[in-house]
Formats: sequence, structure tokens, C-alpha cells
Amino acid sequence: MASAVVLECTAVSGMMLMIAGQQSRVFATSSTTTTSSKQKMDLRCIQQQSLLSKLSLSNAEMIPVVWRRTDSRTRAVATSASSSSSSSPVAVASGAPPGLDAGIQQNLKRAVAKKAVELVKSGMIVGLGTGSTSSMAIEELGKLIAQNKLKDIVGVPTSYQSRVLARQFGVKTVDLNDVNHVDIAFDGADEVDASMNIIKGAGAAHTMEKVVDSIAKQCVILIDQSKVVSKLGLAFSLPVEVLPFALSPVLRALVNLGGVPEIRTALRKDGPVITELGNMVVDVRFADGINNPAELENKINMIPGVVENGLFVNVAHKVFVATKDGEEILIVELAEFVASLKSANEGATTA
Ligand SMILES: O=C(CO)[C@H](O)[C@H](O)COP(=O)(O)O
Repeated sequence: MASAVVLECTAVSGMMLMIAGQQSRVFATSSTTTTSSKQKMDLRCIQQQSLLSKLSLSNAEMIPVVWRRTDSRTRAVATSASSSSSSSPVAVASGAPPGLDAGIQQNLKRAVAKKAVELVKSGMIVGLGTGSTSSMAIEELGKLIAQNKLKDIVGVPTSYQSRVLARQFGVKTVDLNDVNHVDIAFDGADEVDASMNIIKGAGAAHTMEKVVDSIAKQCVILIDQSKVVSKLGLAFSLPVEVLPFALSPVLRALVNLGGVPEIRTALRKDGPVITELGNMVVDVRFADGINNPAELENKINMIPGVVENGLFVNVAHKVFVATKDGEEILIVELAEFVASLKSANEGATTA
């Protein structure tokens, strides 16, 4: 068998840019520990794209590609736990991850991916999200096809990664422009609040994901319990895809909206991440989190030069949460997860 191609990113570099007439640091330096850990993500660098471009799609199944991701959630979730209001039941969920080691998180992701593909029926057109959880769902879909449990499935990838994985696992793919609808889409998420508002884009694929997820008759978001937060944006910056040509004015406009923008830098290459659509990604921090996700989503998208931002409001029809109950892994819908936390919280308060 051909040896695996390991895709890994490691370093960030510094750069100054003019915002609002002042020289401001918008590229993180490698000494900024919060940024460097946040930016250890898979599929985030140009080198990855050039590596991948060497893979012929038709040969993809011959070359097992290891999509290595250092999970950016560990730091974010720990921060979320400490900054969340103790009166919120969901904040308790955010507090769980310190006990959620990487192995357990992988098991949760696998379990939710398996559950999700049970919703697929033969003949469906399936939106294929991006990220580690979506990758597992693509693999599980491939298994059902290989076992003849599903027939005539067509996948619509939301990134190069999901296209390559679909090929690798035997899921036929088409372009979005080749179909007139999508029956069901599976996707991961970086943060989800109790009202199914979502932040996506840690993989810089949120623009294509939003198109596919939004038109799907059923959009199913797959998360482990660490992704549920009381308020969006406290721990995770909001990704915004920006036309390189319009970078400076967009940065100024984001500052005017109260954000602290930071250009996402590539790892193992100096300079910015360039998306599959040829744009840059700006991660915007909001010190007090995001108060009104719907309003902010629209305001950011109204800035000329913004291609799309990672807020997904009214997109998901279902959110499946994988949670650990003792040794058992349970998959529950978001409302049930939040309700059980609420009652656990109330129980703890009255005891
Ligand atoms: O939005 C995304 C990519 O742009 C991913 O869906 C999101 O980052 C979740 O990824 P994972 O399932 O690996 O935690």
C-alpha cells in the first residue's frame, strides 16, 4: 500500500497592517500562545492545498490521506467553562470538556457520525460537510454503500477534503451545480447555542458549507457535547472569509462592529490562509461574546468585500449531540441535551 500523506500545520508568523489609520497587529506571532494553539487546525494552509493538488482524484483511494488536526477546541472550551455564567445550564456542558480527553472526543464524534447516516435513504443527494466529524460521517456513509444497505447515493462536497474523502470511501460526488436540490446535509460545528445558532469555519470551509447546508431539505449538525455553549463567541472567534482586495476596509468595518479581527495565518508557511475560493480568513473576537447572532450575521455580510461569515442562524434543522453518560455514549437532540443539563443543574442547586 502507498504510504499515508500526513497533513500537518505548525507555525505562525507576524505582520502589521493599517486599521483605522493606526498600525495594528493583526497577524499573530508564534509567541502568542492563544493564537498559535487556535490555529493548529487541519486543512488550514496553502501547503496542504499544494500537497493535495498532487493527488489525482481518481487515484485518491490508493493514497490514504491522514487529515491530521490538532483540536482547536481544547483551549476554547476550557476558556468557555471559566467565562460562562454559572446560572446557565448550558454552561455546565461547556465545563465538561476538561474531562473530555481527545480519545473520548473521537469516540463521541464517531458515534454521532454513525447515528447521522441512519437518516440517509437510498436515492438521496447528500451534502457532505467538512471537518473531522463530517469526515467520519462520510466514512460511515461509504460503509453503508459498500454493504449495499444504501443505493444511488450522490454526495455534494463542501470542500476539497470532503471530496477526496468521499472518493476514498466510495461515495460518488457531483458539484452543487449539477443537482437541483440536496435532500440532507451533515456538517460539524465549532459552537452551538441552545437556540441552534452556530459558529462554523475552523476549517475555513464555511462559505461552501453555508451554501450546501442552507439549501438542504434537512441540515443535520453533528457535535460532541463540548461544542454546546451558553453564548456564542465567548471562546471561539468568528471566522469571516474576505476578498484579499478588500482586506483593509473590511478589517476597519469589523473593528467598528466591536470586533478584534485577526488574519488567520497558515501553518508551515509564512502568511495567510488562502481558502479554496482564493480568499483570506479573518477570525473576529468579540470580548463579550455574540449578543445577537442573527443581527451580527447580517451586518457582517453587508460589509462590501466580505464573502461569508461563520454564523449559521436558522440553517440547522437538527443538532445531534454526542454525550457521555458514565461509560455509555448517548446521542441526543440539542433540546433534550439542554433540558437534561437544566434538570441536573436544578437538582444540584436544590441538593
Ligand atoms: O466548520 C467547519 C469547517 O469549516 C467544521 O465543521 C467545524 O470546524 C467542526 O469541525 P470538527 O468536526 O472537526 O470539530
